[in-house]
Amino acid sequence: MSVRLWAIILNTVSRYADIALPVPLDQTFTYEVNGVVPVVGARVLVPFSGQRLMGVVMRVHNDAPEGDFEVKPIQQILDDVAVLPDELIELARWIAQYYVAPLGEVLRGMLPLSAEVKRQFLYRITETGRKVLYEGAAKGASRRSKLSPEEQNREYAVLNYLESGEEAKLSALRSATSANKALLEGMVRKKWLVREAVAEERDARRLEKVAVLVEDARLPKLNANQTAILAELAAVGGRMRVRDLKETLGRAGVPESTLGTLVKRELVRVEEVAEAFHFGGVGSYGKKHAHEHALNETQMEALGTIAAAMAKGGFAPHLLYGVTGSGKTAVYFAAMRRALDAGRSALLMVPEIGLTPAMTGQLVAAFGDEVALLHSQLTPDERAEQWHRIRRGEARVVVGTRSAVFAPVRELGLIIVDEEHDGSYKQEETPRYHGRDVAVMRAKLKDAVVVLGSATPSLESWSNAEKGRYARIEMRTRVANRPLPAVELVDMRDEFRETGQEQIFSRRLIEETEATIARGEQAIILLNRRGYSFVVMCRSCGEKIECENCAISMTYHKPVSGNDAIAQPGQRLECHYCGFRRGVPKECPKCQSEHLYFLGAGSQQGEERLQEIFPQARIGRMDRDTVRGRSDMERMLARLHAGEINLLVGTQMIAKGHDIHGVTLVGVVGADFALGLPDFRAAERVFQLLTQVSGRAGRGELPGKVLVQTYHPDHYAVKFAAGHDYPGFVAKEMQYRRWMHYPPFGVLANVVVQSERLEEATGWSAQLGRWFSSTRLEKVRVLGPAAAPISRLKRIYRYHFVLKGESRKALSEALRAMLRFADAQGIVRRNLVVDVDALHLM
Ligand SMILES: Nc1ncnc2c1ncn2[C@@H]1O[C@H](COP(=O)(O)OP(=O)(O)OP(=O)(O)O)[C@@H](O)[C@H]1O
Ligand SMILES: [Zn+2]
Repeated sequence: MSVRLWAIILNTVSRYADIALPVPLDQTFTYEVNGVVPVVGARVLVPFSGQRLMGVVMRVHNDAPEGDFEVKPIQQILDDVAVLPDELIELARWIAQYYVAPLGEVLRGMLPLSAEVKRQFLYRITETGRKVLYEGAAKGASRRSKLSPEEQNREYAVLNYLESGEEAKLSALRSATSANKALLEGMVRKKWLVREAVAEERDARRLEKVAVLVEDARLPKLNANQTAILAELAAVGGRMRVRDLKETLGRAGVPESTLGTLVKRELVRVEEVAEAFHFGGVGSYGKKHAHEHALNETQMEALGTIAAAMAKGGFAPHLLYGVTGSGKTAVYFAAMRRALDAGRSALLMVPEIGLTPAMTGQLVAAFGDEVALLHSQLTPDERAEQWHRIRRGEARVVVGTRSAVFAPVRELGLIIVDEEHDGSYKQEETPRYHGRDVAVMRAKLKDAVVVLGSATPSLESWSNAEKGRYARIEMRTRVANRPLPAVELVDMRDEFRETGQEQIFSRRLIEETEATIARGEQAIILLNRRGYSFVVMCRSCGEKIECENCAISMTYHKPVSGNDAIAQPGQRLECHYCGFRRGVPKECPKCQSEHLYFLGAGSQQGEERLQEIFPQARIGRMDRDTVRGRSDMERMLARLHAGEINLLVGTQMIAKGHDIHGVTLVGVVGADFALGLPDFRAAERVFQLLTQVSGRAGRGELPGKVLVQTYHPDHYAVKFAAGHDYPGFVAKEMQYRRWMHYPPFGVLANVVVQSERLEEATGWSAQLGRWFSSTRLEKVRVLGPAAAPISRLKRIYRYHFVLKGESRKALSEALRAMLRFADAQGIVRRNLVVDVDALHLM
């Protein structure tokens, strides 16, 4: 008998399937097979506490579940082949284990296919509902009801419509009875109706419209709106998604119909492209692309090491430590090309695609339609489409942010993690995985080569290299013998003594900026807080105005005058954690004094001051208020590359991998503020930020200079950054970590106990605290409970524990034991956040 037939027979006898569901419970759930046996790795729909959920089949078997409960049948099988390859299921199991996360929640993050399953609500009448209908018909509208007679009539219309007992869709009810969702939900609460959520599969493929500037078109007379569109398109290299373009136009007040006019006049054409795939314009600006340079000796050596590992085969992790401007990108591209030539695929991970559009442009130029992009700005449809292209093997170069590590790449040969130190690789919700570490694990499961690249490697990766777990590749010089910029520290305590004034910008920085602009060069200034002032304080009682939902100072945003291309709301206080906004009070909410004052300069204030000091400068600002998406970023970078902006102020966004050759001066304002935060990674973060932002200077023909304004000129993070001395910094920082048993010495987890009710948060954390102190945990030290540094966030009170383990195994076991105890005590799992390898203890 053939193997296949056997498989069919064996399958037909399987009566049960274990399904991983996206719920915060550390287990799979057993369902009865309903006719066809699903394959492991397929998606199914199953009933789960009144809803239909999509889950992934983990096992099919014949072991009747123990215990006294009804095993429900699977409702629908969505795939007849495994939607996730074995390799990814194995990776999911590892993540669930390592990060102490529910498997179903891990799998949900791996499957970007929600677009294919549309949720629908179905309503059905209940017995109670029928009774109400008949009684109501006899008595008429009730005066005791809180609802108006019209609303009551609408309710009867709904009951009437559903009387036959058949289910009806929300949309059908809405058009038949003009009931809205709120009314129907009210009826569900009264138990007149039941609601069921169902999922329907649909086709994810979709075309997207892209506006393309028609080249060589003769320009007739244009009105201002038409010119605005053409300028917008030209600024981003001639192509833009119609969707993005419309959004930008909307903000600038240009009517959408103008685009139609331009199409009619054959100045713009609209193309349909199969997916989010129309870059290519950005990134060149007359410079050579990374892949067009002949590699220099250092780059060749780095490539040689990676290529040799690929040729040899097998798992081979590398740390590529290359200073800013050493030409790492060209090495990545060359290595990816080698992988393709060997018939394998390559995955390139980047922190945030929107922030480095140049990278995407260069990739498309180098690899054409072999590239697939995965990032957070894709719509669900686009993401699903990219996912399928990768799965079918049509796209062998995959570029994406954190979750791209789950791309169903075939024949994976190489993974590159660019800026491996970047905090955005850590997911700050369940499953709280670190994309870089998962990348290493994925390479291991697949016998692939992985390269972690950075000018400021994380201490974890550096330590792995020191221990010989990762091979280290170094690129210690910039390309073309360009020097690293000279860094000068400006002691702001002296500045205050000498000038008697608290100023945002020191005299040195003003002087150098002026000279830079006068020479026709460009300057960028980092002011790492957005908004105008980040503290509003009362002079009489000392109270700071805090967010209503969070224990966080509110930031003052000034209204924007003039017709800024990006319309901004008016004067307000805003919480940067939960987004809560309020007007600016006239008096202190606590003591009613009128003497409120505004402290701490953000980027908005920085820009205003620079405008006063340098009225002639062409100033641009880059922060979350002015750059919301990729197209904003592209436009801003295009203006920088073209020299249209010669003075840029912004938050850490300006420090991210940009390669703008005209920038010769970098100023840093207030970045050492973060040294005072209660976080063991504070020094590392400040060092990284200073080094990365300094690295933006002097990347072209002319050498660069950096001025760092600081109140901590003697702090080692500041001093080593000024000396471009990464090894020196690491040596010192490692000492501190060793003393304090912080990573990379031992392993760490942060456990947050949270609740909207203060007494629950305190009660539960006390309960867990008692359990920790009465339980002998091997090789794990527990700190806490303590109020979390941010003690209230989005209306939720937060207490926390920090667990430091001598080994991974000891830490995992302690966490699991704690969760079992919490479960037995009735502490709901959602109220406990377990963050393994936490980046923040805030
Ligand atoms: N062999 C080469 N000769 C000359 N220029 C080169 C060479 N290789 C790369 N470049 C150019 O050097 C510049 C810096 O390269 P790249 O952006 O890759 O640096 P990087 O190492 O990624 O730096 P960072 O860490 O700051 O992002 C780019 O403009 C790139 O085009
Ligand atoms: Zn808030």
